[in-house]
Amino acid sequence: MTIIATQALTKTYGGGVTALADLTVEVDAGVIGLVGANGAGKSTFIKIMLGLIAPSSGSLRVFELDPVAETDKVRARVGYMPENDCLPPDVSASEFVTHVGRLSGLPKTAARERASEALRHVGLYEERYRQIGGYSTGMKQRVKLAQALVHDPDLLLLDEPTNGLDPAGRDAMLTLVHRIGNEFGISVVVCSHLLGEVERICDSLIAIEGGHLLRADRISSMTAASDVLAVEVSEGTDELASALRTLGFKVTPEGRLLLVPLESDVAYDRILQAVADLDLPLHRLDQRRHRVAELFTAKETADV
Ligand SMILES: Nc1ncnc2c1ncn2[C@@H]1O[C@H](COP(=O)(O)OP(=O)(O)OP(=O)(O)O)[C@@H](O)[C@H]1O
Repeated sequence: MTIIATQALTKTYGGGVTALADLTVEVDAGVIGLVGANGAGKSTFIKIMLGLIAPSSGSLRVFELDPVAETDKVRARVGYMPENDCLPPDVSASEFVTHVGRLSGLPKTAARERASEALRHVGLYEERYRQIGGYSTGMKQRVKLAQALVHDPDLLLLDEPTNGLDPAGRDAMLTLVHRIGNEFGISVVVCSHLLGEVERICDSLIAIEGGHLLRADRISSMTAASDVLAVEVSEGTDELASALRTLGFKVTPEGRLLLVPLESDVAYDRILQAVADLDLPLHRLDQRRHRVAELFTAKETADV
């Protein structure tokens, strides 16, 4: 089921910065990573989905709704966890999340119950009556997640949810996001400049670079088998490389591996035969998988 669809979506800010350029994409339900380096246009995309800013041209629909014309309907179905710290320090998590529930239109008792439930889901149930000002960064991030969940949305938009967290905190947050997406059946868009993080927990990725769409696809398709064979023999690597070159293969050594492009249907059998002819102990022979990082240019990969 398509939950987000854009058509030539473009956003130009005053001053002439084009944050999103002609972006056309359809996104299915699931846990979706929105990745790109700092300044790629991720937050702009999220703000348009929430109806906080309007596109300069093109269109965007969330659950077939227009966030500009049908803002309330969109916000009723979407939860938002902003990137920056935005929590009042002098109220408890319970009070704050209840308040957000009330803002979403929940009656008093229901808001209190839903707040407790959301705080339990994020692992803050025991601590919910403490003032937020005394919380660690990881706990504050989880309060932001709980307030996004309180009105029982169908879609969560998380802007850099692991920001400011140490490695253990990052792991815990990613596990939580993955669990929310998979156990609660809520779709999640996780916005991050850290490709490795989102790759771990997402079903699909939208990769953007300088406001342009690089690719939107399921992770499994992005990491499909490539047409390069990795061959490893326990000994005689150089001997095998020259034998394969004599047979006309382009061989690239990489550590203990030889990488050989599979340019024809018979290439695989010929490589195997070459190993057998030299009587070398074959350790590994498998087709390389594409890596998601290949999407980005060398400069961009250094940033993500
Ligand atoms: N209100 C604004 N006015 C002018 N330019 C803006 C505004 N907001 C964002 N930009 C610019 O638009 C581009 C995209 O910004 P955006 O915040 O969407 O990127 P991002 O991928 O979310 O980056 P980050 O991870 O740093 O938040 C950047 O060049 C940014 O400087």
